[in-house]
Amino acid sequence: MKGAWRVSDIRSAEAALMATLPPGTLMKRAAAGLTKRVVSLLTDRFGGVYGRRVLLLVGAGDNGGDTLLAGAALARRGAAVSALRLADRVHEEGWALLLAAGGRSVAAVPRTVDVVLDGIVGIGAKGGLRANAAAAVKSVRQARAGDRARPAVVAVDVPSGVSVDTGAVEGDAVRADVTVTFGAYKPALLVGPAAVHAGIVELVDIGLRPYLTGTAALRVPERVDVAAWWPRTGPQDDKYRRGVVGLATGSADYPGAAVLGVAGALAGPTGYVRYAGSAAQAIRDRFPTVVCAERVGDAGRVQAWVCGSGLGTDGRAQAELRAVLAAPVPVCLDADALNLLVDGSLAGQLRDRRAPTVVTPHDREFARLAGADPGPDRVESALQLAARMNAVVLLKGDRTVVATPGGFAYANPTGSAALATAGTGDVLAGLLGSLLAAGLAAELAAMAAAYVHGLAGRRAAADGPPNALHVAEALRETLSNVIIKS
Ligand SMILES: NC(=O)C1=CN([C@@H]2O[C@H](COP(=O)(O)OP(=O)(O)OC[C@H]3O[C@@H](n4cnc5c(N)ncnc54)[C@H](OP(=O)(O)O)[C@@H]3O)[C@@H](O)[C@H]2O)[C@@H](O)CC1
Ligand SMILES: Nc1ncnc2c1ncn2[C@@H]1O[C@H](COP(=O)(O)OP(=O)(O)O)[C@@H](O)[C@H]1O
Repeated sequence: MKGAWRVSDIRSAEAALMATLPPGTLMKRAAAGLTKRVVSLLTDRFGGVYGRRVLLLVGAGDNGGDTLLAGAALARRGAAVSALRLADRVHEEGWALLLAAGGRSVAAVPRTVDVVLDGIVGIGAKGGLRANAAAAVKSVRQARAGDRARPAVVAVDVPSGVSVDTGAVEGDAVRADVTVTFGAYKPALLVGPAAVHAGIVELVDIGLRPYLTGTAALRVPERVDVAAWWPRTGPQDDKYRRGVVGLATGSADYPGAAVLGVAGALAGPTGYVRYAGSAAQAIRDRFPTVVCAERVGDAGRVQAWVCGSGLGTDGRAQAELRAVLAAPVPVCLDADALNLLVDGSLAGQLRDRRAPTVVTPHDREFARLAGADPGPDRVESALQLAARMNAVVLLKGDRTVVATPGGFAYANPTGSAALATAGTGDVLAGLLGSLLAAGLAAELAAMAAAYVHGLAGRRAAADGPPNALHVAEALRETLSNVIIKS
């Protein structure tokens, strides 16, 4: 699992590590990692470094220093390196090294440039890009490389212009193809709109990890984590032991939401799926293995409930939600179940629950529940709502965030815009419910479901624009690749 750390934690770790090393060591390590990545990029795209045009965008701080040191190393390998100073003062030693290696100072972005190194600002950034930096970034977008395509942009540590601790992007910011980051991931590389600006993120180990003593601000699971969490079937299992998931979803008006949720649940690890609601006939027709009832109270025992998608908000829906909340098992609340929570009449019942609750709002549902939009700091907003509701919050989006009442946050790296189509949230809720019923801890169930759902969206999109049923159908193959073959 990747952990992302706040700037203050990185600064403390850096100070502790630097105290053990000769001055300048960390910058040399950072620059060496950066140089290596730029060399491989130039070699892959142009066949080598010699004669390639490299532009350095150089700001006032150590981020500019890293960039100048890497530029000097590239110049020594025969690259034509030019540097555009965007501050009155720049890292003096780095500047001298660059000039000594044959690099030159330029007053504007050249028209032809193969690779741009963004060393305007790193973790010391305050606010958005300043006017001269923003103008340079704009000119870079108009430049062309030797092969007439766009120059490659490599961000040094973080793309300049993003908010490092939150992932917000308020104004103009560098759009990188690759970000070479030092010592630790930063939240902006993994969450929020900034993550898109970062492109492919590569971490250079500079020896910082043992000195990072606080809690990671954010964790990002990898495939091996999800594979390890996923409940497996053993020889002692039967259909009940694998867990029974119940869905109280859909209605006469919205039977489709029930169908999609059940399709998601059937792809999960449980051995048995029950359905309770007025879309029972639609479920029986489509899924002969699902056992149906009209009401939650008549459905029989389950190890987790999913409630809300397409349920409606009438008296019957409210009674069903109350029955679900009263069950001493984990529940996943989505869509109309969230709308039913907004007036606060169920707040007490929700807070008093002993078994875990997961809520899965998109931004508009979040705004109704929390009283305000998630805003630029999606992780902090999700954490606050999780604490207030005593529930795991899965805040949907391009990088879905999962936050726990205990203050842990995760971001899902597999999101795909292909999922921005009606009903995919219902599929997600069903899958998540199945993981809860199989006994996975609520936050891991939420993360694992989002991870696999994102991959299924990508898989489904490979055959053409998918709808939610395609995403549900893609879950099985995705699980076979990710979970079973791992
Ligand atoms: N931490 C580590 O472990 C390691 C860190 N390393 C590297 O150091 C970097 C951090 O360096 P840093 O502290 O010097 O800050 P940095 O990001 O260069 O910017 C500060 C300068 O920028 C300016 N400035 C501020 N805001 C601005 C804006 N919006 N737009 C434009 N300019 C703005 C501000 O100038 P002023 O406001 O004074 O004009 C200030 O002088 C880090 O990201 C990594 O690359 C590695 O070498 C080794 C290990
Ligand atoms: N632009 C996007 N990029 C990636 N994922 C997205 C995007 N837009 C929506 N999604 C995902 O699609 C799903 C939509 O869920 P939701 O809004 O509840 O849909 P519905 O209620 O129609 O089922 C969520 O998993 C969300 O994270």
